[in-house]
Parts: sequence; C-alpha cells; structure tokens
Amino acid sequence: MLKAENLQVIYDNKTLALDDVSLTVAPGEFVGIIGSSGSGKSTLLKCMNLLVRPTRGTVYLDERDLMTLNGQSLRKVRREMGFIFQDYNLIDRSTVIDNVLIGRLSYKTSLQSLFRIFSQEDYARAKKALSYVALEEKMYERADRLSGGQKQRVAIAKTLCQRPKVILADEPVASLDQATAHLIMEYFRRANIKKNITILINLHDVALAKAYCSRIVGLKKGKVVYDGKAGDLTDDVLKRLYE
Ligand SMILES: Nc1ncnc2c1ncn2[C@@H]1O[C@H](COP(=O)(O)OP(=O)(O)OP(=O)(O)O)[C@@H](O)[C@H]1O
Repeated sequence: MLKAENLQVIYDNKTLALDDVSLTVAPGEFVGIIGSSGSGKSTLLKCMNLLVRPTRGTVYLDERDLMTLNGQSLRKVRREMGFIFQDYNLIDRSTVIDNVLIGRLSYKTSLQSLFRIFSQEDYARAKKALSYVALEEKMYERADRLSGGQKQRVAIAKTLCQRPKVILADEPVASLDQATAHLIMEYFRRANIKKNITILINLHDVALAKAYCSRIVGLKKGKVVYDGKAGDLTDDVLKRLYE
C-alpha cells in the first residue's frame, strides 16, 4: 500500500504547491491525477518517492515511512517505484538496450554500477521488457533515433526492468498524438492488469483519465477536491475543478 499523509510542499519559502494532501492507494489500483496547470500534480507524484521532499507530512510504502529512511534503505524502497517522465528521460546517445539496462542499476553494487557491469540475467530481463513493449527489433538503435511514442515505450521497458510494485507516471503522454497516447496508455493498463503493478499517473487529458483509470484524484491549488470513481466524475465536479 502506498500512502501519503498530510503532505505539504512549499517551494522557495513562498509557493504552497501541496496543502495537506493525504492519499491511500491500494495495491493494483490505477489512479489518475487531474487538475489544471500548477495545481500540484507533478509535485504530488514526486513526493511519492521523495524526488521532492515534503516540507510536512510523510509517505509510506508497505508500512515503511520513507521520510525516516536514507542512503541504502531509501534506494531499496525507491526501486520498488518506477518513475516515468513526460520527456522520457533517456540517454539519447545510448542504445535502446543500454537505456533499458539502467532499470537494473538499482540492483547493483556501486562498483558494478560505476562500470555498468550487467549479468546475462540482466540482459535477458531487458530483452523481455523490450519485447513486452514490442521494441525488441530496435534494441541496438540509438535512443535519439526513435519517435516520441517509441521513446516512451523504452522508458516503460526500463521501468519494468526495475520490477516495480508501483509506477509513477508524470504526464507520460502529454507530448504524444492521440493514437500514440492510447497505445502508451494500453501498456500501462496491461502492466496494471497482467503484472498487478499499481499505477499513479498524472494526466491533463480528462477523457484519457476517464477511459483508463478506475479512480480519479482531482487537485486544485494543492488540495484534493475530488477523490472517487472515474465513472462518478460529473461535469459539475469538472467545472469546479477547472474553474
Ligand atoms: N521546483 C520548483 N520550484 C519552485 N516552484 C515550483 C517548483 N515546481 C513547481 N513549482 C510551483 O508549484 C506549483 C505546483 O506545480 P506543479 O508542477 O506541481 O503543478 P502541476 O499541476 O504538475 O502543473 P503542470 O500541469 O503545469 O505541470 C506551481 O505554482 C509551480 O509553479
């Protein structure tokens, strides 16, 4: 279970980005976070694995309080949570397979990481992850030769290689056309259903959120103003959320 408790984030001593946000996500849920620009979606997602440390409040993953952890123990918990960025976050000049292998780094000693020493098993996992997103044939292609949709599929493969319990995805389809956005959302759906990975995803496209997420959390000015079933998200709620 992933649980945020009374999160507050104040940037630069002046911008209140999250204002007492609490959220409990059960294993296997597919949760969409919506809200207008600046409502705090990105900040909330980044707090979940302490990419942003809250000024107040804490986050638990399976009873472990992340704010009390550091170094090795924090790294261990973090590898259970994959993070997907809007801009893919790949190393452009590296091959697709090398990018995917980065997902294995959190399982290495620092020396193995430094020299990028991967085992046969790591390669096998990376290839399997690439076949999962149907990109095995692009394995030796440079990442910057791929289209946006293909890059995001590589990012998903990299995250799957990490064997996460949870995937945090920050506007993963915002730069993609509609058809590609649906394709990427399907991969998240499959990871959720077939691998039982919990998904927490920021989306500015409400129709996409309604189509794929079972639960929607609506943020407004750093506060949760809606938390319920996607099917119960009425036009009235949306109006309040975006007005
Ligand atoms: N690193 C930062 N330093 C200072 N202020 C920040 C930082 N990141 C976000 N903010 C501010 O915090 C507030 C919430 O931003 P956040 O990016 O979490 O919202 P968002 O809902 O994800 O917006 P968008 O959809 O535009 O990405 C905004 O006022 C933003 O300007």
